[in-house]
Amino acid sequence: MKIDKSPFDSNLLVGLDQSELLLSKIKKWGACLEESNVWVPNTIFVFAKVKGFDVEKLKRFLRSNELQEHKRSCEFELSIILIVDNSLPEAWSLLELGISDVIYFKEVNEFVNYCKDLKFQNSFIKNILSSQLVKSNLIGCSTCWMEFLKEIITASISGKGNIFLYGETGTGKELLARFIHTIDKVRSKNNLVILDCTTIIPELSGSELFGHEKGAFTNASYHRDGAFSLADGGSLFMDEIGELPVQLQSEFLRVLQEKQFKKVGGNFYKSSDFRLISATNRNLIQMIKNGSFRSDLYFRISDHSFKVPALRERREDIPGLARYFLSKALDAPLDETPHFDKGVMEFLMHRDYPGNIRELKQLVFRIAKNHHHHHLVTPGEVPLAERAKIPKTIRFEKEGHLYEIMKKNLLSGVNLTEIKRQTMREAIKAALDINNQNKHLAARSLGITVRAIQKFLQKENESNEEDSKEEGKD
Ligand SMILES: Nc1ncnc2c1ncn2[C@@H]1O[C@H](COP(=O)(O)OP(=O)(O)OP(=O)(O)O)[C@@H](O)[C@H]1O
Repeated sequence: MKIDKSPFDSNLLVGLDQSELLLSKIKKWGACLEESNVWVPNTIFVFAKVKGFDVEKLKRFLRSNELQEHKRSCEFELSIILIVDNSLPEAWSLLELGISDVIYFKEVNEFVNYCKDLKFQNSFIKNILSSQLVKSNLIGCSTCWMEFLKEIITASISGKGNIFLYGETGTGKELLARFIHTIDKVRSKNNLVILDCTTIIPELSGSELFGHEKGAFTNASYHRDGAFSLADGGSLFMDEIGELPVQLQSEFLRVLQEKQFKKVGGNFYKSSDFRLISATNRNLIQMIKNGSFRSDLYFRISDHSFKVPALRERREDIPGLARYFLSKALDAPLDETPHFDKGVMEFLMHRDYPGNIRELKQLVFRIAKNHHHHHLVTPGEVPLAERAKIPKTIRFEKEGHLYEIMKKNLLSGVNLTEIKRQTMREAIKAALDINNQNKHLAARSLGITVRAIQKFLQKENESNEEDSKEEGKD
């Protein structure tokens, strides 16, 4: 088996006996990543026969400096999957050492087919991610969003199982439901039926869900197909599924289980085969606990369950999203859309968005209304009512960052007086830096007097001098 060439493009299959050669290759790949023509695998399959399997050798390989160094620097993504021909008791301990998975194959052919599927799946996912469909509709390039999309695509293209999306309001659940339907090769040929569960009234909505026969009730002068019928062969998106009235939950569960239902006033069962995509911003687990949502229905609807990230978890995507919405608001092509001035972008980046992407969209649309044909969107164009929302509390890149710093300091014996002094010093330094060392402007942004700054700096200098005298004595 050769090491340079892979039969499966991005994957590499090597025998465990080649691990030393592999280590030197890993080093080489790490060193020449800049060269675009160098082939680098993203998954390495290590092949071993269970009989005579040398666990120690594999452990040595996993603990080797080259591999550890590679993992630390994370220059390229690499997962190592162990392929064995039978069940292996050490599998769990190998996972702890960094193997991504252990897969059993009785025959080589089985493995070859697996790789072909994987290759097909990987290239399919890559194609979708770089497609116009994603680039022009599902904006975002943060790692968090890309990983999330990959998982969504994997579940969608499998064609099997119902998909459940949960997350805060305005995170893009409906947009994702449409996307899931579109990339589902089989179902996209048929309808996507959208049902908003907040509008369902148990006594009146039977016909909307199940349809009705002519004459089923007083005003039923013609027969009507309901959502379950219309979605046959396609997808049914039930938005806000947490709002589905309890009375209808058991009937709906039966439809999902048996793929059959009766129209209102009908005598025969009609079959319907659809993929259910449902979404909610409510906590269904809590609703199950308090009896307002059936747990058996929950398990039926969530073969694949995804938490859609909130905008605050993917702040890096704000610039891209904001420019995208601006292009929509101004009805201009993206490359001709004005950029945001640095100050406006800072404002957009640091603001809170309880309504997530919807709120950002609405804000950008309001800014666009004030925009006057200039190549930059300027701070004066941000509506007055919005400016007040600039947060006055300290912001840290990572939540809990300040807490961690405090904990570390307190554990090493630093008390509150010292913490206050150091915080004050850093704040004054920062205020002077951003105001070109102008003490008056620095004092204004700190909300203290110039005298207070001078006093503090003087005190600092004195204590520094004392410290250096002490050091001199030592
Ligand atoms: N990644 C994205 N790229 C571009 N637009 C997006 C993205 N995500 C959401 N949007 C836009 O944000 C708005 C809100 O999205 P959507 O209605 O899908 O959210 P939701 O999670 O279903 O909200 P709710 O829970 O309130 O029903 C829509 O106008 C949608 O087009």
